[in-house]
Amino acid sequence: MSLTASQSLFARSQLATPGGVNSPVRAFGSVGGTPSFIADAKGPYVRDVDGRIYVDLVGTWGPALLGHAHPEVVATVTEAAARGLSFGAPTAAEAELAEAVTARVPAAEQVRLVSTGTEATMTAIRLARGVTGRDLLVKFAGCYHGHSDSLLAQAGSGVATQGLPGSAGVPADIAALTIVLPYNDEDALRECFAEHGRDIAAVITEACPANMGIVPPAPGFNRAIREVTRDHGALMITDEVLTGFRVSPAGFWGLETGWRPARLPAVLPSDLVGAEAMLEARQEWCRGQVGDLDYVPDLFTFGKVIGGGMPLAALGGSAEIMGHLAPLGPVYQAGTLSGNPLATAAGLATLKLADDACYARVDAVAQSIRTYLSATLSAHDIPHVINSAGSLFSVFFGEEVAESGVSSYADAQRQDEDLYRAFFHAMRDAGVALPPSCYEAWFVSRAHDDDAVAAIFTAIDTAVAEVAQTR
Ligand SMILES: Cc1ncc(COP(=O)(O)O)c(C=O)c1O
Ligand SMILES: NCC(=O)CCC(=O)O
Repeated sequence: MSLTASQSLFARSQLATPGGVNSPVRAFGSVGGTPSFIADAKGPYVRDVDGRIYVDLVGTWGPALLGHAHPEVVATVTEAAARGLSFGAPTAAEAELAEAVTARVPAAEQVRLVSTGTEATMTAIRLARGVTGRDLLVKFAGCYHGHSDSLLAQAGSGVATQGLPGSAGVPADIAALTIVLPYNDEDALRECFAEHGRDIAAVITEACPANMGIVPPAPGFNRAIREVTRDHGALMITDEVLTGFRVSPAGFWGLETGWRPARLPAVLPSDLVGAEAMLEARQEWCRGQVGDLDYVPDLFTFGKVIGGGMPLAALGGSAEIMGHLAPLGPVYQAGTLSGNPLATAAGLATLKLADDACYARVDAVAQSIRTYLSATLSAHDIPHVINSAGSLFSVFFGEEVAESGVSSYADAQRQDEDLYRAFFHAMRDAGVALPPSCYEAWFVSRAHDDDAVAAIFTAIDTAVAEVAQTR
C-alpha cells in the first residue's frame, strides 16, 4: 500500500521527534489518523503536501485573524527581515506595538513583550508573587494558560484532549501552590478566599475560556473575581492570549465591558519635562479611560493575534505593577528574542489591519457558520450545543450537554467525544480542517470570503448526513 506524503512524513517525524510533532495538539491523538503536513497556506485555505486544499478553521490556533499570508503583513515582515533578523537591542517598533496595545486595552498602561503566551502568563504569575509577597495561585479547571509548571493542573487544550490531570515532572511542592477551582462557581471562589485569602497572590483566568471548548463566563463572574481579589489584596490576571484582539479590538474584556479603543495621546519629551511627568500623563489618560468600567483586571496577557503568526506575546498592567519587573524592579524576566523585529513588524501590521470592518466580517462569518451548523445538526436530530464568545465558537455533541448546556470543565467532559471524532473526519474528507480536538475553539478569519463559507456549508451538509447515518 502506498503512503500519502503526509503519512510518510509523519513516520519520518516520529523517528526524529517525540510523537512526530512539536506541540502535542497537532498529533491528532484524540481524533486519530495522520496529521496533514502543510505545504503552504493562503487566505482561508491550507494546502497539505499531498496537494489537498482545506478551508481552514484552525487559523494556526488563533493568530491568523486576517487569514494566512496576508500580503501586507508578509511585505512588512519581508522588509523587516532585510533590515536584520534580531538585534538584542531596543527598537522603535517595540514602543509602537506596546502603545498599540495600551490604546486598545488602557489598563495595560505598560507592556512587556515576550515570545510566547506561556512566557506571558508565567511572567504575570511571578510578577504577582513578587508584588504581593505571597505564593498561592488560583486557576480554574479547564482553563489553559500555556505549559509552565504552576499552570498545568486540570488544564484545558492538549492536557484536556489527552485526558490528563496535569503533567508529570512538576514538583509536588510547586503543584501544591496552585489551587484549582471549578469555572463559573462564585461560591467556590469566595470560600477559597475565605480560607486562603491572605496567602493568594493572584487569580488567573482566561478572559473567556476557550481551551475546554468555548465556555463563556456567567454574567458578573469576571467582576466577582475582580471584587474578591481586590478585597483580599490579590491580583487578577486576565489571560487574553487567545481572545485578545480577536473577539473585539480590545479582546473579550472589551466585549464584556463595552470599552472601545481610543487614540492614545502621544506624550512626547518636548511636551513635558521629565520622565515622571510623562508617565503621570500617560497613567492619567489610561485611568480616565477605564475608570467607570464594570471590572478592570490588574494584569493582562496577550499572544497569538498580537504576533500575527510570528512568535510574540505580551503582558501588561499598571505602571506601578509593571515597574516591579527588571530592570526597574526585583522581578526578573528576560529574552534573547523578546521584541524580535520580524515579530513586532508582523504584530503591528496585523493590528493595523484589524479594524472595525475586520471584526464585523469575522463576527458575521462566525455567526453564519454557527447558525448553519446548528440548523443542520438539528435537522438530523443530532443533539448538540454551540457555545460562542464573539467570533469564537465550538460545538459540543451529546444528549446531556444539549439538555443542560456547558458552563464548566465538568460539563465539557460530559460531551460525546466519539461523535466529534466522526464529524471531524467527515468534515476533513469534505475539505474543511477543524481543530483536531473537541476541547478547542474554531477560528474564522477576515479572509473567509463567501466562497470559503459556501464550501464550509457544503461540507457541513455532507458531514452531518454521514454522521447521522452511522448513529
Ligand atoms: C488562553 C491561553 N493562554 C496561554 C496560551 C499559551 O500560549 P503559547 O502556546 O503561545 O505558549 C494559550 C495557547 O493556546 C492560550 O490559549
Ligand atoms: N488552544 C490551545 C492552543 O492554541 C495550543 C496550541 C499548541 O499548544 O500548539
